[in-house]
Amino acid sequence: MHLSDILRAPKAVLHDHLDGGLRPGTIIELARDCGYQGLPTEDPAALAVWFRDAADSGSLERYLETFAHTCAVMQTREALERVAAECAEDLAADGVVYAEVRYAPEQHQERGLGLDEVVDAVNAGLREGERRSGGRITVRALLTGMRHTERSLEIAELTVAHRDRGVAGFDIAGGEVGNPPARHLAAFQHLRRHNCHFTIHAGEAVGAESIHEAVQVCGAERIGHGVRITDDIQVHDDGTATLGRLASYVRDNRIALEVCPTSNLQTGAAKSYDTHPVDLLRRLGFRVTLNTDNRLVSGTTMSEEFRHMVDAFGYGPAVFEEFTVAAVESAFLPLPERQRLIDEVIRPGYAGLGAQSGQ
Ligand SMILES: O=c1[nH]cnc2c1ncn2[C@H]1C[C@H](O)[C@@H](CO)O1
Ligand SMILES: [Zn+2]
Repeated sequence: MHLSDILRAPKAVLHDHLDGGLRPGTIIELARDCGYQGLPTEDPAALAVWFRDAADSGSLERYLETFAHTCAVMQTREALERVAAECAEDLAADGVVYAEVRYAPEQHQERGLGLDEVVDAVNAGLREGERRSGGRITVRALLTGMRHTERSLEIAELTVAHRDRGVAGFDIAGGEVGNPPARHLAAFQHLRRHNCHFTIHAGEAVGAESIHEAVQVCGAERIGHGVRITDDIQVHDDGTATLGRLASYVRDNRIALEVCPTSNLQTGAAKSYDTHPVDLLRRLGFRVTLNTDNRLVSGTTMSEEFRHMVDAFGYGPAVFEEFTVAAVESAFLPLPERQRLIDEVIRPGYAGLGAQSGQ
C-alpha cells in the first residue's frame, strides 16, 4: 500500500490525548507567552525528538512524566482553544474523519480556570478546528479522570453535565500500577446511572486482572490499550489459540480494544511491531481499533501507525477498512451518526482505494 493511499484512507481514532499531541512550535510559543521556563529546548524539531526519546523509556511512569511540559502551557482559555483547534486540524490533515480526543480537565486549573471553563475552551477549539478543516472531520471530547487523584466522581459529573455539547464520554488514565480502576467505582456508577459512555485504560502496565476489573467490576464499554488480554490467551505451536474466560468475554461481547502500537513499544507493553499482539487479536476476532495515543509524545500519526502495520503484517486497505469500521461502530456517538459515517464516508473512501481486493 502506497504512502499516498495511507494518507488518503479515511481513518477514525478513538484514543488520542489532547495534551499528548501538541505541535512542538505551539508549545514553544505558549511557553513564551505564559513564562514557562521548564522546556528542555526552544527548537521545535529538537523538542519533538526530545519528547519521543524521553518517552521511549520502557516505563509508563516515565512516559507520563513528559506531560508536565505540555500541561504547563495549557492553562488558559486561549491556549486550550488553540491546542484543540490545531489538534482537529492536524488529525483532519492526516485523513482522520472521526476522532475522540481525551484530556483531564483537572490538569488545566493551575491558573484558576474552572472545570466548566476548561471544557468550554476545548470544545470551542475543537469546533474551530472542524470548521477550518471544511467539515472533513467530526471530533468529540472524552473527559479523563486521573487514576492517582481523588477527583474522578467530579469529572464523571462534569461529563454528564456536558454530554451532547461536544463531550461524548469519560475515561481514566495515569499510572496503572497501584491504581486499580475500582478505586473510581463511584465515578463509574454515576456514569451508568446516567447512561453515559466510558472507556478505561487497562491492560497496559498491568495484566489481565486490570482488564477484568475494568470490564466486570467497573463496566467499561471499551478498553484503552487492553493488549495484555493476551495473558488470558494460550497460543499453541500449530498457531491455534485457546481463549480463557475473560478473553472470550471481551471478544464475544465486541468490547473494543483501543490499540496504540507505538505507545506500547515505548512503555514496554509490547516488544516490537512484528510481535505486537494486534495481529493475533484481529485474527481471533477481537474488535481491534488502531490509535495514536499521543501524537507528539509517541512521535506518531494515524498514517504512521498504518504504515507500521503495513510493514509488520502486510496489511492492505481491506484490513484498514475493517479497523476503521470497528472504531466507528464502537464510537460514543448515536447509532445513526455512526452508520452515516460508515456508509457515506468510510465505505466510499475505501472503495476508492481498491479495498475490495481483499488485501
Ligand atoms: O497510555 C497512557 N496510559 C495512561 N495514561 C496516559 C496514557 N497516555 C496519556 N496518559 C495520561 C497523561 C495525560 O496527562 C492524561 C490525560 O490526557 O492521560
Ligand atoms: Zn492513552
